[in-house]
Amino acid sequence: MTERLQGKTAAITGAASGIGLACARAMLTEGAEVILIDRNAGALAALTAEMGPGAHAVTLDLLDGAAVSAMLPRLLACTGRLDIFHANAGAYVGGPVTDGDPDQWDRVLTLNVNAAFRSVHAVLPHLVAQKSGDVIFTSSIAGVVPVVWEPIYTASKFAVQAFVHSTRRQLIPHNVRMGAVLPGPVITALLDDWPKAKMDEALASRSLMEAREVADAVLFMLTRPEGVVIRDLTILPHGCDL
Ligand SMILES: NC(=O)c1ccc[n+]([C@@H]2O[C@H](COP(=O)([O-])OP(=O)(O)OC[C@H]3O[C@@H](n4cnc5c(N)ncnc54)[C@H](O)[C@@H]3O)[C@@H](O)[C@H]2O)c1
Ligand SMILES: OC[C@@H](O)[C@@H](O)[C@@H](O)CO
Repeated sequence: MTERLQGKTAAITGAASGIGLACARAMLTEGAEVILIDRNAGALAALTAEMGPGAHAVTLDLLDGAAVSAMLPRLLACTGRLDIFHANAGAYVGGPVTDGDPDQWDRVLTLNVNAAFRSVHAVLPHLVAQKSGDVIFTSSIAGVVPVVWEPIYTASKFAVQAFVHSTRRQLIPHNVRMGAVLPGPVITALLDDWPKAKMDEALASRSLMEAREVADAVLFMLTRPEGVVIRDLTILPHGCDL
C-alpha cells in the first residue's frame, strides 16, 4: 500500500454510491480517513461498517440548505481535521426541453449547482484558515461539451466549470487548490435515468467506463506536488464520441 494520503481527512458528498463511493474506497486505500456524506443513511451505515474505522458517515440531505451550511462542525467531529472536500453528489435529467418537467429540472439544478456551491462555501473557512486543502468537483464532459440530448444537465455542469475556474483563482492566496474531474459515461445508478436505446448504443460502442477509473483520476489530482494544480481532468471511455 502506497498511502499517499496518510494523515489527511477527506469528505465526499454522494459517497454512498457510484463515483463518490469509488473515490472513498480509493482515498481510504491511500491512507486517508474518509467521511462519506449522503442522504442514504442505511447505505452509509452498511458501507462504513464494511470499510472499517477509517470510514465515517455523515447523513445529510444536500437539498436542505440550512443543514449544509451547518455541516462543518459535524465533519470536524469525525477526525478533528479536514484536508480534502469532494463536491461529488449530482443527479441527471435528459431529453427534449419541449417535453421536460421544469420541477424536475429545479431539483437537478439545485443539487448539481446550488447545493454543490453551498457545500463548498460551508467548508472553505476551515481550509482558508489552515492555509491548505484541496477542493474537487465531480463535473462532467457535459461541463465542456454542449450535449444535445441533455441541455439541463449540461447547463448544470457548465455552471460547475464556471465556478471552479473563477473560485480557484480567488483561493490561490489562501493556498487552497480547486479542480474538477470531468468524466464521460460511467456505469452507476445515475445512468438508470438514460433511455434504454441510449444505453444499448453506449454498450455497443464501448462508451462506458467504471467508477474506479474516475477515482484513479481523482487520486492523480490529489497527489500532485504542492505547487501544481490539475484544474480540469477530462476522462472518457475510449469509445465515447463527444
Ligand atoms: N455516471 C456518469 O455517467 C457520470 C458521468 C459524469 C459525471 N457524473 C457525476 O458524478 C457525480 C456522482 O454521480 P454517480 O454517477 O456516482 O451517481 P449515483 O447515483 O451512483 O450516486 C449519487 C449519490 O448521491 C446521493 N445523493 C443524491 N441526492 C442527494 C441529496 N439530496 N443529498 C445527499 N446525497 C444525495 C445518492 O444517494 C447517491 O449515493 C454526479 O455529480 C454526476 O453528475 C456522473
Ligand atoms: O452523456 C454524456 C455525459 O453527460 C454523461 O457521460 C454523464 O455526464 C452523465 O450522463
